[in-house]
Amino acid sequence: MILLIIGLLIFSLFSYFAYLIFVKPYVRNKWYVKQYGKICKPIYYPILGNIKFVRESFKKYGDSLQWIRELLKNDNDVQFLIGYNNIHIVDAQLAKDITLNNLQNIRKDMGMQFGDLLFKQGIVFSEGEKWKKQRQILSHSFSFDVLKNRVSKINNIVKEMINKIQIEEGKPTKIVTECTKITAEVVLRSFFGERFSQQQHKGINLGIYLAQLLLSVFDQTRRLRMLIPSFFFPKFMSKIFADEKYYEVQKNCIEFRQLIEKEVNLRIENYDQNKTQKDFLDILVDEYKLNYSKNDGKVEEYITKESIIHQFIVFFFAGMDTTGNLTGIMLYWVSKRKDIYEKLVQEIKSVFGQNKDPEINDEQLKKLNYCHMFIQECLRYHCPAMLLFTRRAERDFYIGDNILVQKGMQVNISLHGVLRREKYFQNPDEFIPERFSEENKKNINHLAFIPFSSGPKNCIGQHMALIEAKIILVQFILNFDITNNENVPLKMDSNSLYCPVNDELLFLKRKQ
Ligand code: HEM
Repeated sequence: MILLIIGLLIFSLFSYFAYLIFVKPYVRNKWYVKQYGKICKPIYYPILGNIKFVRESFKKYGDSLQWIRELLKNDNDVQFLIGYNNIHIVDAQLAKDITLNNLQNIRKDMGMQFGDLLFKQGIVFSEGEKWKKQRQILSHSFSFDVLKNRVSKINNIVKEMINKIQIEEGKPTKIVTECTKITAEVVLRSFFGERFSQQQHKGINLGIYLAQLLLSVFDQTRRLRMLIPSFFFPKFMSKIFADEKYYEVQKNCIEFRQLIEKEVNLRIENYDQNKTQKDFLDILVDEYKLNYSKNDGKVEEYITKESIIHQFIVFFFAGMDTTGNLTGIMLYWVSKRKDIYEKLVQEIKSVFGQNKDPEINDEQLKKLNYCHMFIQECLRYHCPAMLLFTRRAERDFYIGDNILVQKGMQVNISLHGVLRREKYFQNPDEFIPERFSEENKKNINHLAFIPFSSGPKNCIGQHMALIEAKIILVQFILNFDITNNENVPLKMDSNSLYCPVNDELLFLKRKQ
């Protein structure tokens, strides 16, 4: 009898999982296709989900996102793909409908280990009023008019970091790695100023240490051992499956946080209201102090010390890797396409003359029209962000022409599904900076050029990214001869970002 009950229990459990994994998504996908016809494409694959398409695409094309481009080729009707419990938006109008009109219906899924320690209170994962207030404090500092006063500082950091690049004769340079060291330093010093940023932690430069720490957090999140328990009761199950490696990363996160906390406390204790050259931490401390005195010694949730610590880590991870990948890829195109290289050199000469070590200012940056078009094409063609952060539907809601998004579904906006689509860009798989010229850009649907997303939660750092990208481009072209490494073809994978698998893509030779 007992055996029979145990057998029945196992059978029921098995049937339930089989229903969840195979039957429910199959039935739902059939329903979507029947309901919405050719605007919907099912991409369901049991157990492996999207991983199957991504892996096969990488094997076949050396590009893990090519599958989505192939799927949409010659098919302008498709607006969304439907997978295992997720809806994948590939239409510019629908993307706007979500990022602009449905913020109240969706919530970002953090889906990362140690999020409570590092990110949760920062702007990226905040919602509602808390997010609004955090965005308000920082928006002004990230406007172009304020950032233009930082151009000279950013230029100095870029020059300093470029001088440190070690080049061995005959050996290729890991270009994304080198660019990411520069962009890490720019975010670090923009947030904390010079004094704190020049410290070391465990004998390593702070920016490099944090970049490595974040990488270990992403690796930890992706480990199969941690991935499986993350589906059910993630907090509880992570602890059950945790091993030595997990606790080591956790310890490193705690230690690094303590270092930042000390600096935040120091800045609060030695508060100087009249400081003229403010970094981002000063701006947050101003708000902390204001809120503290307004609320008789208490602070609201949006500006606690904890949220300031998380804010820094969020800005660092949002600003370092993205811009590092963009600039690395830009230099790859410079090395690959002689015609583009020559146009860039010509324009840089016309703006800076024969000066090999210019003090770059914002007026000069504005004159770099071809550089701007080139950067925009890099953002379109190789946008470092593949998707927006996954959102989850908080309730049933409708988008576009009565398309149902069911409560609990994951909502993905595929930037590459839009940016590399024939429907929006002529010859989307060709690299053509001129498509963004004054004359041609009239033909571009502005809703479709969304490398920085759209709506109120778009990228707050986009002007800073473009300023950095232009300065890095100018400085590399002025300082180096750049040639392509024919032995390493560009292969793109999608990890936390869309990035080259092997970034030894070019040779640098310092100009005399
Ligand atoms: C090429 C460079 C960059 C790209 C392609 C990029 C892309 C994006 C995208 C697509 C989003 C929207 C994410 C979502 O809603 O799921 C975003 C948000 C954000 N980005 Fe960037 N970004 C770049 C550089 C930067 C830089 C330099 C910073 C700051 C130093 C930054 C800070 C942020 C922050 C704080 C958010 C969250 C904004 C909010 O939720 O209100 N990003 N970025």
